[in-house]
Amino acid sequence: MKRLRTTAVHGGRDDLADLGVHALPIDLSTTYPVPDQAAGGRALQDLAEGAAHAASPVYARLHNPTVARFEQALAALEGTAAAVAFGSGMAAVTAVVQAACALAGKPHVVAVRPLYGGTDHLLSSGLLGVRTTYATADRVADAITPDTGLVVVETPANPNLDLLDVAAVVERAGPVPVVVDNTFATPVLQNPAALGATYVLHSATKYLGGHGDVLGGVVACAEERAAALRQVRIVTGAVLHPLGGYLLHRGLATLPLRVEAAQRTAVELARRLAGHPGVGLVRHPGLPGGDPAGLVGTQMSGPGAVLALTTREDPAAVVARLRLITPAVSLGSVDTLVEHPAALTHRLVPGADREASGVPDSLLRLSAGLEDVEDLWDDLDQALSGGCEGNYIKPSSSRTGELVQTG
Ligand code: MET
Repeated sequence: MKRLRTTAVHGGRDDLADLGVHALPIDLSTTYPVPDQAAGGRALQDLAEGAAHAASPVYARLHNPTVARFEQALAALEGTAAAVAFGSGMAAVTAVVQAACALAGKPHVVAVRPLYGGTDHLLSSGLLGVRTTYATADRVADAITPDTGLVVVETPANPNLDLLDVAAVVERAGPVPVVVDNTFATPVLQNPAALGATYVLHSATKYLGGHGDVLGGVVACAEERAAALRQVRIVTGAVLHPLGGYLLHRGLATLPLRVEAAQRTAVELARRLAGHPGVGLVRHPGLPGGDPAGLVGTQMSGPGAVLALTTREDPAAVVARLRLITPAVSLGSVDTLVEHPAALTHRLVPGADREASGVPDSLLRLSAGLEDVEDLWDDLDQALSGGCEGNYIKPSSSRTGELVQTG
């Protein structure tokens, strides 16, 4: 078992030297010549029953070697036997619910808010034929019924950075499988499977890809669970495109470096924001009070690179004044992204439910990128200071040496 940074670079590449190639091969085939019809049929049967691979991939909806390489690498990072990739994070959530609830004949879900708004909406909508009970993390056991197929949690939570104790939730869930959305932490900071989670889910679009140019989802789990997820993926066609598999696999190599650098920036921005007169409260697990249960340093190796804040002024007005930071949903990209959850990512969650789960309408979410922290601070400071530059000497060419007062 190699260390994290080594696994990030070498995972899923064991056979490249034998193939005589250095970069990851991309297989764009939609169909594959079968040796003969009977052998092709056996391969199709194996894959349809959930096998990780077969004598022939048969058809790209059943299996793709480029995507399988990414899955192998991600599983190694999460410490699971297998992983199954999907065309988006929401496709991954859907497949987990279908496998744990529909396939198992248990149509009840227990979920802890807040969750990413899309997940919340999917679970609340009834679209997948499940009914959902929302519970606080300490009341999960009370919410479980004989037909509960799945417990859904996310830590750190999107968008307010609430943390929950995964091992404690797993214990309260008893025999019911628990899915942990690990998108914010990434395998660099947290391995929920080691804490007993059945499924570890990522919107791969975020940190795993890391450059804002690939949409995907992935679930790390035991082989038996992966087989059911593959069955669902084949039947529903929720596949990841091989070019996406390639980009996500390439992204893994720099994942530890990107997460560590962005995290350092988030820690510094959170500290400065907490003292800014234009800011109400700041949520980040690295701040005093941001981790009441003491999970950073135990469950998580670091506080992560996403933070949230409330502003004294209309949050939309503050965002509109930003010049460097990108006003966009998503997170985990090389550039710093900011968005207003009540307007965007969590728009489909009823306002009262958002408020009750610690997501006020005034909250902004910020995902630290890889820019120089001083440039990010300059941008935030001027936006939070009503468009006037803050109380600092801004060392730009147009304002060299000029002390600009807060408006
Ligand atoms: C369309 S909302 C964007 C999705 C993404 N999961 C986010 O939290 O930013």
